[in-house]
Amino acid sequence: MNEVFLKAARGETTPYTPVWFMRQAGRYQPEYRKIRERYTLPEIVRHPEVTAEVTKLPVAQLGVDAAILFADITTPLYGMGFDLDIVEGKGPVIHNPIRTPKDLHRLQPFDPKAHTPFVLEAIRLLKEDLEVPLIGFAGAPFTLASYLIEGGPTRNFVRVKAFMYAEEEAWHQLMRALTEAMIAYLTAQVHAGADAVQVFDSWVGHLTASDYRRYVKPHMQRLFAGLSGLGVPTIHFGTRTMHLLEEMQAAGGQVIGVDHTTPFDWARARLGATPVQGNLDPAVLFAPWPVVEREVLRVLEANAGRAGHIFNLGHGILPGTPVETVQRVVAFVHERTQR
Ligand SMILES: Cc1c2[nH]c(c1CCC(=O)O)Cc1[nH]c(c(CCC(=O)O)c1C)Cc1[nH]c(c(CCC(=O)O)c1C)Cc1[nH]c(c(C)c1CCC(=O)O)C2
Repeated sequence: MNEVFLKAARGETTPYTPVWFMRQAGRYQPEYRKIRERYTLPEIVRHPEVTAEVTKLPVAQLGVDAAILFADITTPLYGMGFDLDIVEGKGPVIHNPIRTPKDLHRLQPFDPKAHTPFVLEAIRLLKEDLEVPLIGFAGAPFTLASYLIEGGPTRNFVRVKAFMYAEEEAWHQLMRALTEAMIAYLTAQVHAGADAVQVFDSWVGHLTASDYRRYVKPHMQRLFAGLSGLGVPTIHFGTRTMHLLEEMQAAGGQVIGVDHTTPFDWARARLGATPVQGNLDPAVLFAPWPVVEREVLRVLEANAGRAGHIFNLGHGILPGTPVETVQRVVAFVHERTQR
């Protein structure tokens, strides 16, 4: 197996900087769109052989140094008592959201083997022939809670924050339940063969640092403590987290994911020896090649040759991104970072 990604995640020196992309399997690929004509996203996830095929698409097409299991952060929520759909161009919509503390009675304990056997089977299938490490993943409790309380995507996070402030005890109860569920889910993924795991706290950057410390951080500490015995690298990712980066680092994760709104050299200076992942703006992939090259070099120069850099975008690949540009970025990073 190509170990470059795992070495960088452990902060070790690598022959070149490894690359993978969040949402590297998705609608920007004609091959994925073709599969999506036959299956919805939850249907893909429920068919391990289709999941394996979709997960492998970008590895063959782009030459990336890691695969990420194809699933969604909402995948475990069905088993926890929620009725939801993923609406194209919008995101997850929960038909029975949590609006009052009484709604917490609906929360079912999550059992990975009973509720997501297809995910574990897909990992086992992938491990048979994948030549790069496989990243498992889960949503972080705050990001999951934001969907469960808002009922879907939101711009201002008013409902989730109102619940958090007004119903602090119920909030912590919900966060504890989600934390334990995600520990069980990620543990099962690693036991099935995942070589690393990423925790997506995509929307946590909408909180102030003091709210993060009070309402989220203890749960993230518990989450990463619960993963610490697994022996695989853990990646802790969020967007718009410049003000939270050190709090997130203290909460846990061997690697900190940095989005494109945080200057990479600043993140490097703040985080010390902790390995980092990021942080090209996904929109740059729509630019003419000389601009893409300039921006990729900017990230590499901000890293200044230090070990423990995993090249990625600041957030997921957007639909409509030219596949050819993504391929060129992988080759360019590999070539420019040879040592
Ligand atoms: C917030 C979040 C979600 N899902 C996820 C997050 C955290 C990462 C992030 O911050 O982007 C995580 C996720 N979702 C998906 C993956 C697959 C692995 C990969 O990165 O390649 C991963 C890691 C598949 C997917 N999940 C989804 C798609 C869209 C494509 C489709 O409908 O086929 C994919 C490839 C649907 C989804 N699911 C979600 C959203 C916002 C959307 C997009 C809705 C849209 O724009 O149509 C919730």
